[in-house]
Amino acid sequence: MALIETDLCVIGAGSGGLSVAAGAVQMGARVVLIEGGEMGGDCLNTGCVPSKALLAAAKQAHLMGAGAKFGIAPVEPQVDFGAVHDHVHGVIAGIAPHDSQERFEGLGVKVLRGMARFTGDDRVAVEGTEVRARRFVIATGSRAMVPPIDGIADVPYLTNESLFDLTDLPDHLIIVGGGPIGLEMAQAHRRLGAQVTVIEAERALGKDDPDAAALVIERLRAEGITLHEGAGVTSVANVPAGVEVCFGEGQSVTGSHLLLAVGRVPNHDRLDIDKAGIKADRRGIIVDAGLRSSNRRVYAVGDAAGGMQFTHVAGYHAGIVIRSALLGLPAKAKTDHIPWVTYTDPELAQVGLTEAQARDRHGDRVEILTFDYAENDRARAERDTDGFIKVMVYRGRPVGATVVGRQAGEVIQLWALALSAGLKISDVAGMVSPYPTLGELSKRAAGQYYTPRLFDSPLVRRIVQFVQKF
Ligand SMILES: Cc1cc2nc3c(=O)[nH]c(=O)nc-3n(C[C@H](O)[C@H](O)[C@H](O)COP(=O)(O)OP(=O)(O)OC[C@H]3O[C@@H](n4cnc5c(N)ncnc54)[C@H](O)[C@@H]3O)c2cc1C
Ligand SMILES: NC(=O)c1ccc[n+]([C@@H]2O[C@H](COP(=O)([O-])OP(=O)(O)OC[C@H]3O[C@@H](n4cnc5c(N)ncnc54)[C@H](O)[C@@H]3O)[C@@H](O)[C@H]2O)c1
Repeated sequence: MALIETDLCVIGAGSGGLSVAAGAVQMGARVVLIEGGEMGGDCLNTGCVPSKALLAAAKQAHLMGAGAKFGIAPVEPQVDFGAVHDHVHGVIAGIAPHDSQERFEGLGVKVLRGMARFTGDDRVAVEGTEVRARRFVIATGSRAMVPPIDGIADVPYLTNESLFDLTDLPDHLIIVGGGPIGLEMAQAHRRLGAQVTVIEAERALGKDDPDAAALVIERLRAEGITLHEGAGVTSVANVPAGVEVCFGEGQSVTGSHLLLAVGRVPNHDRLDIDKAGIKADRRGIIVDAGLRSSNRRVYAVGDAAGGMQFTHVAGYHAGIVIRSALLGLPAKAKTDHIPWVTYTDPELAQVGLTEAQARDRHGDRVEILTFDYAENDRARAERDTDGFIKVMVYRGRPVGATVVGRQAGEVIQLWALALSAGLKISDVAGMVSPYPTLGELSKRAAGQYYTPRLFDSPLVRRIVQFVQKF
């Protein structure tokens, strides 16, 4: 068996692994990167990129029928789903060179292709090569969970790994799970012309603010999506018309295709981690705040680390590991300032605490500032006024923000900065925001903090009247 000795061995070339490898090699470390599937991982090949490209095509189709409010006659879109498929894969192909083996080899990374397995606490084996390293980073991501539903082994089902390979639009797509994957894909397929049913065991978008989630759900229903909440799927079976799904209290629905979107399982089960003394639970590798596992030379990042599952979190983790493993500096991963966005229309964005979490933590001392899209002139001009911003403030500083509405993912950026930099609400209120932009929503929400303090205050009135006398 060939032997490679190196400073850092990164397992998995997805969002997390690529960021660690690129950063480490450019800072002078010897880096080996091992990838068992496609370079770029889930986000590029079967996650963020294809899902957002499909949503973009669906939005285009939707807008063709939505011109009446501007005085433009609606047009029935003619969807060529094969061409939509090609668009989605064209977007992937356009980004792929950035994540490619060639680019990483050009940076000086030794790239090995194959599934890695630990063979000791300082070594892994891959396709006839043994890699010994001072430090390892497990960045092996996650895969779609297949829930233990009666009959699931006997029916054809789609996951994010197969969904984007379809070249024909499903007649009726049944989606199990009303999380971000379920709802984004529900709206994309509905707008492209499919009948769509979503079945959610608890509450759709259950990790988000319920008022904001309700607005998204209302829009999805208005667009013709059937959404059942509080209804777990009990069994599935093949029937002549496709797949029959039984759920809730004796309800059932038959569709042409079934998509599973009920969460993820980490990929560490394929790594022989016990041979390296690395502990894990069902969420992922167990790590400390510095992302170190029970084997001190091994770190875990991204979905493999068992926390929030987002590409930007994997990238953030990469920075923590580089700081710690390469520079020997203390570094801790925090979650309070991590934003997330569900890219439905309207978009739903969150950073920090939701209203319920802020009230739980700070009781009556938390102040909730809200401002509606309906009061924003840009939203009015664009006739897209459903939505609101809600900011949770504790002792003069924002501790969370929720935005639902047009481009919520852009509007939340300012609050992501405010939370990570520890800004005061006065910093946001004092910003000059260009008119007319959706960004003004943030300034106006922050301004609400001062409304009762300035405009409803007898003391302020008395001071103003006193000053005016002179
Ligand atoms: C449909 C969908 C849409 C999403 N949309 C978004 C979004 O809009 N925004 C967002 O932030 N996040 C989104 N996500 C989540 C995002 O894709 C993940 O959080 C992100 O890809 C995690 O990065 P990672 O590096 O941890 O894992 P991955 O990107 O999955 O990379 C892991 C890599 O490790 C490889 N691997 C696994 N085991 C081994 C082994 N033993 N040896 C060698 N290689 C191995 C895999 O082949 C893979 O390439 C979405 C996910 C899905 C499924
Ligand atoms: N826009 C984004 O950033 C984005 C988009 C897609 C995915 N992601 C990431 O991928 C992760 C996985 O997404 P997801 O939507 O698969 O998972 P999720 O865990 O967020 O949602 C899964 C949903 O399925 C439901 N469910 C579970 N078992 C069920 C059953 N038997 N019957 C009916 N419903 C059932 C759950 O109650 C839950 O609401 C997300 O948590 C997120 O981190 C992010």
